[in-house]
Amino acid sequence: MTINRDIVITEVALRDGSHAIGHQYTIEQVTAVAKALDEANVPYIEVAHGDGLGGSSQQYGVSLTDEMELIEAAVSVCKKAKIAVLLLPGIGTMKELRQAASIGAKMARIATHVTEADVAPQHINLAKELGMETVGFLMMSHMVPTKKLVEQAKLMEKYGADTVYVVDSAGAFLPHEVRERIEALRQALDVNIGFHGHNNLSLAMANSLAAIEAGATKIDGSVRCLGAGAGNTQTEVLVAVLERLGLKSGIDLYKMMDLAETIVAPILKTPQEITRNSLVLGYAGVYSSFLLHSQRAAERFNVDSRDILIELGKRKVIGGQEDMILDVAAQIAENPISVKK
Ligand SMILES: CC[C@H](O)CC(=O)C(=O)O
Ligand SMILES: [Mn+2]
Repeated sequence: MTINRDIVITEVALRDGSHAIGHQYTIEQVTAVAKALDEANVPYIEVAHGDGLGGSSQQYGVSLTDEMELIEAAVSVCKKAKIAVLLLPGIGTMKELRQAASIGAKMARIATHVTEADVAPQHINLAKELGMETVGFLMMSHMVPTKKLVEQAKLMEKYGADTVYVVDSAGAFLPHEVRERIEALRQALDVNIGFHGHNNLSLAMANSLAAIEAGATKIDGSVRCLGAGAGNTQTEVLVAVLERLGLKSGIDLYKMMDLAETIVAPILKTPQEITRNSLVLGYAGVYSSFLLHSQRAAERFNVDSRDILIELGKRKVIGGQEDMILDVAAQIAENPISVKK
């Protein structure tokens, strides 16, 4: 039976949430979460290393469990939900994409920095050849004006993406900024528009609603906010809010609440909240996945992690430049004055 949905939610806790737990997911955890999400009628569940396929490394964090085993585990327990994977060209390769498709992944989300859509066409093509649904995922969208974002989104559409996402990787957008961008994309593109938010400024829900009002039909959520930084738009809350708005997500609210409480909450060492560090991510416009790396660097060099984040924001550091976190921490330790506000 096909479920009627006005808004299609992709649940990202088993991928974005991997950042929050240092990429330590076990097969048992992924199996339990994916099975419960499937039973709650969640349509898409993303599973991979936090930095996408192939992310397990010293630079990004070594996974406890091979992501292909996690994907297989999720596929094996999902009767209706489709498993999505994220791939950042250069971190993940064609080989991993083929492997993920061969074990049952049905959606490929090809993620690039917002100005670098032109590295995506080969991966989008391959995903299509493999029969996967395709998403162009424009990370750190807050870093460019709307005109540039539209230009890059049009490239993703031209390469064959079925959906183009505005990705607020830093949780830095304000609702009116999201509205302006989604409206512009809606006017310029024929494909679906999606939004992926982070809650560092406590605006993930408001931004998701602004995106929906402006025409987005695909929204990412993470159950119990299990995502990088302060996490993403909280899925079970989004389901409730959509119901109040008279919009169908097709997801069973009680089952979503129950799995959040009984299966996902115990995975978290501490509840996801807006700490001073995650707040600074949003304030300074820094990648949410930099949170734990910066905290570790701050401890190692005995400096304030907020100073590291503010400096990274000033330098407009982007994904793939995680090594800069240590450089900045070392510079602050050596010469605090050089990087002060
Ligand atoms: C490093 C990949 C990143 O976590 C993708 C994503 O979810 C985002 O940019 O917000
Ligand atoms: Mn994210």
